[in-house]
Amino acid sequence: MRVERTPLEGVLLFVPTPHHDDRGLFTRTFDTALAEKLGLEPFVQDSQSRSRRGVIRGMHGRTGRGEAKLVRCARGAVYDVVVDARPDSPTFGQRFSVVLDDEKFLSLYVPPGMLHGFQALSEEADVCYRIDRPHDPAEDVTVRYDDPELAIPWPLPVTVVSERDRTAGSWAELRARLVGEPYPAG
Ligand SMILES: Cc1cn([C@H]2C[C@H](O)[C@@H](COP(=O)(O)OP(=O)(O)O[C@H]3O[C@@H](C)C(=O)[C@@H](O)[C@H]3O)O2)c(=O)[nH]c1=O
Repeated sequence: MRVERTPLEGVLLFVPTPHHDDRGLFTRTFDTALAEKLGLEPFVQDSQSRSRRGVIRGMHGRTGRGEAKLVRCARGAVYDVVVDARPDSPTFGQRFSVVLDDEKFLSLYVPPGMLHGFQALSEEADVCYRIDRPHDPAEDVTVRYDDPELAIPWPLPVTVVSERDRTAGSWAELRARLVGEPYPAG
């Protein structure tokens, strides 16, 4: 498995080598030794969600120390997006997107302090992700998936989003809070 950097500091892509034969395929999906070598905190929770085509989940973050995530698509395909919400980062406010699917089996490492979301591109898509702190809904942060400033180019028409995501605040609002400025400005 090799590791590729992305334009966002600390956001990494793990690229495995799937082996195909008459039975189907085999792929490695995680390598603890490699994660340790990169200095990643150990993961403590492994989760899976299933989404129908067009569904968007996001954009989700976490207050305080935040949480690191390792995201992959075990079935189907998703358009996956991260936004840098670390005020001290040179790429603060920028986004990176990548298709995760069940052919290349890329895993995206998302460090603490980012917003994360995805749209299901296949009829159904199973997303599996590890996090390095147990889930705590009291620390949920949500920003609109259709925020005008973020302007994420979701590939498909949006079918279903959760109540939480539909009623989320704007990136401008969260950004003001992160950098300690009043919102609305002035
Ligand atoms: C995320 C999570 C949810 N839940 C519960 C809460 C709720 O009843 C149900 C669905 O939760 P949500 O609507 O928050 O699920 P979802 O919208 O899929 O949330 C996920 O979105 C993607 C984009 C991420 O990056 C994840 O970190 C996570 O925020 O599952 C847990 O019990 N443990 C968990 O770790």
